Amino acid sequence: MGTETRPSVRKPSARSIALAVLVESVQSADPIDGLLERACAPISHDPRERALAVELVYGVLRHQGTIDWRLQPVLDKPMRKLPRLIQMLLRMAAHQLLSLDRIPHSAAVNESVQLAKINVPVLGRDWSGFVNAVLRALLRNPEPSWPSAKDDSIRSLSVRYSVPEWLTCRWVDRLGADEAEAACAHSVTVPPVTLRVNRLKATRDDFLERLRQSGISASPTRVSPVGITIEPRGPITSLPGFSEGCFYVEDEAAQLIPPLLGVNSGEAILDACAAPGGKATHIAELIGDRGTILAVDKKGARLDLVAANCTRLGLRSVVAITGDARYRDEWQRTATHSHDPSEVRKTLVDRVLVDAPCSGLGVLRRHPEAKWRKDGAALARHQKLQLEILDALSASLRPGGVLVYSTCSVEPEETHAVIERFLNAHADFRRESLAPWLPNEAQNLLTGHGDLTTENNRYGMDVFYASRLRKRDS
Ligand SMILES: C[S@@+](CC[C@H](N)C(=O)[O-])C[C@H]1O[C@@H](n2cnc3c(N)ncnc32)[C@H](O)[C@@H]1O
Repeated sequence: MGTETRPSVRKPSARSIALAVLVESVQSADPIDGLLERACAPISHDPRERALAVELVYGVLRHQGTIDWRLQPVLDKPMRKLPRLIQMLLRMAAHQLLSLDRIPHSAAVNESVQLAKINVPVLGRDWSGFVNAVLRALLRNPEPSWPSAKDDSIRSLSVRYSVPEWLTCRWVDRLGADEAEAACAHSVTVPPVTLRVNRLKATRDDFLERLRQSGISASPTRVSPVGITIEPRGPITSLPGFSEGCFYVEDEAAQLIPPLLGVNSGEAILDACAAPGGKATHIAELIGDRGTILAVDKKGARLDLVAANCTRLGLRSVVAITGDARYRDEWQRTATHSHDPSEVRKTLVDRVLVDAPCSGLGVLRRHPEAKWRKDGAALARHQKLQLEILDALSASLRPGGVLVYSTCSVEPEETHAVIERFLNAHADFRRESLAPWLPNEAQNLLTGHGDLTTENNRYGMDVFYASRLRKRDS
């Protein structure tokens, strides 16, 4: 495989930017939305070009497994033996040829050949003839028949829905063939754009009306009482009410988590894994911005987003603190040095939210890059970190206080097993049913233990898990 790092981007176009982002997505651990946002800056003035770059990046990452299966018969060597830039260039071209009807085939092929030529200095040789030949063969070859579900159900699901085989296998074992297929299908859908209305600024009904009057198609979410699903026609920042802080972009499932804490005005609440601040800002809204939310996150750069979101939403109760949640002394010291000491020095808090770092396997439709970066071994590593965070924070909660644990994954290792292991080691905690804290429409999402799981939900939400624990009084 080639060791080239960056494709040449002489004149930024949607395709050259998408190619650069796709190559970077393999080398970087950063989420794809951030990589795209930065890379699209030179074309931000051109919404159509920007939309094409976004479509190409997400389209390739969502469907890479299927695309590779289509390309392999017209390659003379395994895809992985090609330079990374050529792999991504072929995938991007194939996505246009196979899935994007509005792009003429000639444009998709010619632009790809041009990109190969532009990148001769990076690649060390001219691949344009090869790219041209492969794409023309792809167009000529009839569509192969899908792998048979009867002969090999894992391979069949894996190819059809572009889910790595280790994950397909796990889902078939855990859920059975039908539900596994639903989970695979969910992971390649284009997610809805959902807003959470900042109810300190507007009611949902009023904001819905405002969106509709601006010509935006908008409807209330079915489960979350504060959500609106929209069909945006441009960047989110151009929506009415953005700079006034009337809303935060957040999936409906995530909107269900902060209310599970049962917060009250005036309380001290620790949000241990807070960046970019979706749940911290929601908690601030729920307490009427009266109280203190200690928003801790290990990544300082991501924590800047918490501060920026609070400023836009007009919230003052959130104190952003850089630190590792596992080391209380360390983040409390940092907080005491740089923030309001009287609040932060309080040793015990009333509520703790651990929205834990996890595999993210429930949000692959939003972060399709994750499925190509992870493997099954990651789950054990996540579990270790999740338990260490819970262990450390259990001491920060006052007797009688509430801890909510949530993940955007429902894999047993990082959900049920974490809670069971934590409860086994902490006799001073007990699990409480989430039933009283969920809207009627979500009651069917409760597990036998009273936890929340939105796996294969019928509302089109992301896949989340949550559990509520109470620390015994003294
Ligand atoms: C699921 S995300 C949190 C999303 C956030 N709660 C929200 O609603 O916007 C998990 C976060 O945990 C942070 N993280 C990972 N390890 C951590 C640790 N040891 N201590 C504190 N934060 C950590 C990551 O930087 C990431 O921002």
